[in-house]
Order: sequence, then C-alpha cells, then structure tokens
Amino acid sequence: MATELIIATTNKGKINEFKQLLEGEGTIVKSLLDYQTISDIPETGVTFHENAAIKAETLCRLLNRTVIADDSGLEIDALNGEPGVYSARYAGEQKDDQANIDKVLHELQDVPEGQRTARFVCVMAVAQPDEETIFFKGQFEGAIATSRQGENGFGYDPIFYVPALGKTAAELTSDEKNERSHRGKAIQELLKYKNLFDL
Ligand SMILES: O=c1nc[nH]c2c1ncn2[C@H]1C[C@H](O)[C@@H](COP(=O)(O)OP(=O)(O)OP(=O)(O)O)O1
Ligand SMILES: [Mg+2]
Repeated sequence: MATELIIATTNKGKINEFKQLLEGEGTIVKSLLDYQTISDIPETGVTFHENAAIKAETLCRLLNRTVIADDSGLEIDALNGEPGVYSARYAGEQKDDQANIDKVLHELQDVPEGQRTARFVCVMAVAQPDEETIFFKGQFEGAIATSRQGENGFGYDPIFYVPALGKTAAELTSDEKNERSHRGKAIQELLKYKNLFDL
C-alpha cells in the first residue's frame, strides 16, 4: 500500500508544490481538501511556529495519524517584516491574493529599488500521535517588484523578484521554484531528518 502523507492545508498552490516535492513511487499526498468534513482550523498564533503547530496538531488529533503543516508568509524589510504571519489575510479575511498584492505594491510605492528586499519564510510542523511536534524552516530571499510578472505559482509569486535568476517567482518553472524556495528548503531539511516512510 502507498504511504499517505497528510498535509493540513487547504491552499491549492501549496498542495501542488507538496505533490511535486514529495509524491513518487509509493507516496501520495493528501490535504484538508480530501477531508471535507473537517472545518477550517483557526490560525490564532502570532508566529509561524505557533500556527504550523496548531494546524498539524489539530488534524493529527482528529485523525490519530502523522500530519505535516506549513505556515508561511512574506517578510518585507521596509515594512518591518510585515505582512509576515498575517500574509494570507493582509488585505482582509477573504484571503484574496490579488488584493494582498495590490496592498503590498501600494505600501511600497515610494520605496526605491535597493530597499525592497524581502523573503518568504516557511515553517513546517510534523505532528505525530504521542510525540513532540518537530519543526523545519526554510527561507527564500528576494525583493518586491514594482508590478506583476508571470503566471506560475500562487500567492505573492508575481511580485516576488528573484535577483539570481532575474525573474519573479511566477516566471519560474515549478522545478526552479522548488529547488530554491522556502517550502522546498524546509522539505529538504525534513527529509534529511526523517524518511518519508517513517511518517
Ligand atoms: O511560495 C509562495 N508563493 C507565494 N506566496 C506564498 C508562498 N508561500 C506562502 N505564500 C503566501 C500565501 C499566503 O498569503 C501566505 C501563507 O499563509 P498560510 O496561512 O501559511 O497559508 P494559507 O492560509 O493560504 O493556507 P493553509 O493555512 O490552509 O495552509 O503566504
Ligand atoms: Mg492559513
């Protein structure tokens, strides 16, 4: 039987990346979209670690199975690290990617090119029944562009400029993004520490 990895997320962009990063011979990825009867898990924490733990531990308890969660966001230096943990709801509770991007571009309208540095942060929590939750982290350094470029990815990708490649994250192929992204790096750390079949 295939190993099922359960990710406590409803974000389709994340789910696609988890599938590209982890699925293969004998391993399939499931998400909250496969457990429609489970209601939304409120993210009441004030740090990525707290929210990742809340999501992973809540679903772990409900299913009595190992669960992975990803809490991530965009830290913009000129905004003192905002929107950070609040990235998904930056422009309101409706979690609208386009409205969030518009708000970032507006906030940064007078910030010159050299001062638009930012990073994506991902904290991944692995919750297992009767064990301490463990955490893995990844960061992806870049800068905020002045307009949208590219169609790939999700969330803030169209305005996240990757200097080394001269493209936004939304102009990268999924392999190019996964090799260097916050989520890709957190998964690499997880896999250094744990075999997928132990999850
Ligand atoms: O690679 C990324 N490329 C672009 N944007 C990204 C990325 N990674 C995180 N982000 C943004 C999306 C969202 O605005 C926030 C995550 O918020 P976060 O609460 O972790 O996820 P979510 O609410 O969309 O789904 P869920 O909590 O069900 O996993 O950061
Ligand atoms: Mg969320």
